[in-house]
Amino acid sequence: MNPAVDAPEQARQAPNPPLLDIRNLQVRYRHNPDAHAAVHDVSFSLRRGEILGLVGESGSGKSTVLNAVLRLLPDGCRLSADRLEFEGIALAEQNPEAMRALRGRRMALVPQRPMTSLSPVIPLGRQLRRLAGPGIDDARLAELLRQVGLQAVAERLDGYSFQLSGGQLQRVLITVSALAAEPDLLLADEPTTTLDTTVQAQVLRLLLELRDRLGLGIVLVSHDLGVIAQTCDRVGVMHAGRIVELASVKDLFGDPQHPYTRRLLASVPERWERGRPLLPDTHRHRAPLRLLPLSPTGCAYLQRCPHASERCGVEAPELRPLKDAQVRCHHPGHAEPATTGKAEEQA
Ligand SMILES: Nc1ncnc2c1ncn2[C@@H]1O[C@H](COP(=O)(O)OP(=O)(O)OP(=O)(O)O)[C@@H](O)[C@H]1O
Repeated sequence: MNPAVDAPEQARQAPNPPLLDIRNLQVRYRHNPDAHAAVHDVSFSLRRGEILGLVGESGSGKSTVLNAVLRLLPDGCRLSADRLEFEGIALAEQNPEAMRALRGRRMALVPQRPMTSLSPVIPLGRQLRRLAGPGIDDARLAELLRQVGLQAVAERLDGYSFQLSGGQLQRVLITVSALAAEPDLLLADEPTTTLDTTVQAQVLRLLLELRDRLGLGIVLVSHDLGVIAQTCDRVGVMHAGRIVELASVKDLFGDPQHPYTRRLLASVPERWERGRPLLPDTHRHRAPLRLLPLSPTGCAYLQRCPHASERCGVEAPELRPLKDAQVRCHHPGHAEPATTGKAEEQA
């Protein structure tokens, strides 16, 4: 059976599948197979026209999820999933040729560092034509760039990438990936990290405009809760390779349920009050938690959690529905500990 031939057939057989459907995704890097999986039991789906944010601290597995979808994980990496489907196409079953055909055409990646994505010695137009695919010449490229307000770049396609600012280059890459190739799914990995706030806003506006115009589904990875709040419909909060909370932007920011989500929100500088610790639960609650039985089968957030119980030490919580969200916690919805917290009272 040739998966490259069978992919469209699989898609036809699945009636109105979500654009992206992921169930129980696990990824383990080769260099350390006995350690915790880099991604563990990640499940979410994405509809057309929807923007899903993935947020979490460095190393929580956000980029690994995107690379698993694109099948761009390094050799020897172990990937398994109960389901890893793009429009009903089982991605894990596609051969490299079929994946190459999907990437860049139907699924596009917006890179974190636009400057390193293009060569500084090859004219911009030539590189963008290659990225955009067959049938796109300089005139069409210039037209697309003008459509999103990048007139100056449209007139300089014979120039070089280093002649553009980081923000211009990121908008050029997003425009060419989305408008020229017309993918169905855009995976954006920290697309605004290297940009200042004004330029960041331009890039986010462009993403929203393209979503509205083309009905793209977008997965947006970001450390920045402000970016997530301005752009996304739903958010998955990642910790230690797991999604610990999956909720609408409104619910997540208005009524966070997982202690880690609460900690993330509390660490946003705008919410920081003078005299209040930036990460309230990291140090304050360490002393009583040492009394808990530690077990590799327990909750991955145990050591840092102000609400951890004996159960959390022995039984890993599953992602379960709670109100309109899904939460991976035995004790969801606890209020943020007061400045004189449990740790101090018990110490
Ligand atoms: N190529 C690799 N080989 C081995 N381990 C890796 C590799 N890439 C990532 N990891 C490990 O996998 C885990 C998840 O990394 P990942 O880059 O997905 O996290 P992230 O949330 O995207 O982090 P960041 O926000 O810093 O990009 C980390 O422990 C990381 O060290």
